[in-house]
Amino acid sequence: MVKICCIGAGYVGGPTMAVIALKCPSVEVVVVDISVSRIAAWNSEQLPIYEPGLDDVVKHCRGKNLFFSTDVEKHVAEADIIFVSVNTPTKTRGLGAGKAADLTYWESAARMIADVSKSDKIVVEKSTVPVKTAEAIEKILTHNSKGIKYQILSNPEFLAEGTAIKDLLNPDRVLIGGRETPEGKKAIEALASVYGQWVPKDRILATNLWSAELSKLAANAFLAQRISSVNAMSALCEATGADVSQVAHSVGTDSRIGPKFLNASVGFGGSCFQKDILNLVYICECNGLPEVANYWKQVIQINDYQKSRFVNRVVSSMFNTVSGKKIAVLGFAFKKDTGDTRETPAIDVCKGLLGDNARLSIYDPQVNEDQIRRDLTLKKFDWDHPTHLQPMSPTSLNQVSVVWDAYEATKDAHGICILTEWDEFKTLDYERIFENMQKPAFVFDGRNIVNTDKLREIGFIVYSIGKPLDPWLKDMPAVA
Ligand SMILES: NC(=O)c1ccc[n+]([C@@H]2O[C@H](COP(=O)([O-])OP(=O)(O)OC[C@H]3O[C@@H](n4cnc5c(N)ncnc54)[C@H](O)[C@@H]3O)[C@@H](O)[C@H]2O)c1
Ligand SMILES: O=c1ccn([C@@H]2O[C@H](COP(=O)(O)OP(=O)(O)O[C@H]3O[C@H](CO)[C@@H](O)[C@H](O)[C@H]3O)[C@@H](O)[C@H]2O)c(=O)[nH]1
Repeated sequence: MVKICCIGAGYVGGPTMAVIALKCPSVEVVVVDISVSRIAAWNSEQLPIYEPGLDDVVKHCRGKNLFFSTDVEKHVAEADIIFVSVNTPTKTRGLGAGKAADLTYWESAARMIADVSKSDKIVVEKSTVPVKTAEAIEKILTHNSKGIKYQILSNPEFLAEGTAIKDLLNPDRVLIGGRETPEGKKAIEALASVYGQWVPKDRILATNLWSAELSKLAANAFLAQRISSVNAMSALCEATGADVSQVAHSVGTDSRIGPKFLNASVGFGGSCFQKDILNLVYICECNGLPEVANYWKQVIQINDYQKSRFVNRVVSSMFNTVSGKKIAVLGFAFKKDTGDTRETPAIDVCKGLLGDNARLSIYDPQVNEDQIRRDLTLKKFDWDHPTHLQPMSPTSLNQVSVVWDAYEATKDAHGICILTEWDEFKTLDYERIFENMQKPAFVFDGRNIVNTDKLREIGFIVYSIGKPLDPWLKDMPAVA
């Protein structure tokens, strides 16, 4: 029986290994982690992450050919194929701080593999890493090899949160990079035969190691660039009276461009886009390509601009001050159908409003109070470390309350900011909400999900990203 061990039981390791176990009943899959609480949660009824369909897959396989354990060394020693799916945060200090990937967790996993291995291994990079990381790992492993042979493969993950199970069951492609030697090709084949149990052959792409590593960063950069492009257009739409949804639709019907990832928003969030682009920027700089680095940096700059532009709109619309005013924040997750808040635009928007002394009442159907308070007090990039290594006891935020109902959040509020596109926000009883708010009552829709005309009929002053402006807002330019 082939034995797979995955180091890192997070958003990638957990779902990916669960699907491999589901589709390959003859493979034993063990997911290991240094976080005791995470592993306990994977072994409980309440899984540590919310992902549609994940519960069913885990319950189907757990205890049969899928196991979660903190006994990292034992399972690594026993495995034939080891996936490494640990955190690769942005460095916060030293060389490359604020840009480069911090490979501390990666390196410690690699050293541990070298320490405990007694048989030949295929080591698979699942984490998103800088180009040429495989070479560094190879060096660590071979310099400590005790005669054991290692093949390193790059197999980046393209799943998106909220659709992880769907993406894993039916991926656009599975990318496997390896050495172009007979041993390297054999290792690629071994991993391809695992995915081949359910992924059509023509969707399994084999490349060299560096192409696979770079393709992951490139794919995220291209996706994020589309969002920044449409968000840049949204500012111009507001200035000219064009409607960003109409522009995006017209542009996206060109088959060379395509319709996906053209939704204007308050900004992209999530654990990957910003981190991976910063990483790409740093690699370009290290390779003497400042022009290329600056090109990609601009994608992040527009994203930051979009978030601060939104805050400025809120403040300027409300007579240039939100001091002491109650603002309801609907949605905190970085997108719908996930409880994940990593790099969510809600953090920057809330911090911006708190900076202007607003009182916030926050509601998200999947994010709890503790998480929101941590997010609003953690330092930039600190979130991307194993939970038990993050700073404890965040300072209290008196101006923030977290409630479990949109009606409670909006009661007596002066304005509403919609920051996540949860379906339930589309069907709220906005007449009831309007009745219970201070007047004039404002809605700032950062996701373009509400029916602007209907809300205006009710009496709201409505701002929707990239849409023709309410006459009220036209007279109040949002200058930083
Ligand atoms: N989240 C996504 O949607 C996504 C998608 C594609 C790629 N990625 C990449 O995959 C990697 C993992 O991301 P994630 O979202 O799953 O992170 P995560 O923080 O959810 O999970 C990482 C896990 O690794 C564990 N860990 C860290 N060091 C360890 C060690 N030495 N031994 C054992 N366990 C260790 C942590 O405790 C944590 O549970 C990152 O490189 C990320 O960029 C993420
Ligand atoms: O038209 C769009 C599409 C997305 N977003 C926002 O962009 C962010 C990222 O969304 P999405 O890409 O759907 O989620 P992620 O889970 O971050 O997935 C991305 O990042 C992963 C980690 O690398 C990759 O594996 C995926 O392929 C890639 O889509 C979210 O805040 C979305 O709200 C927009 O604002 N407009």
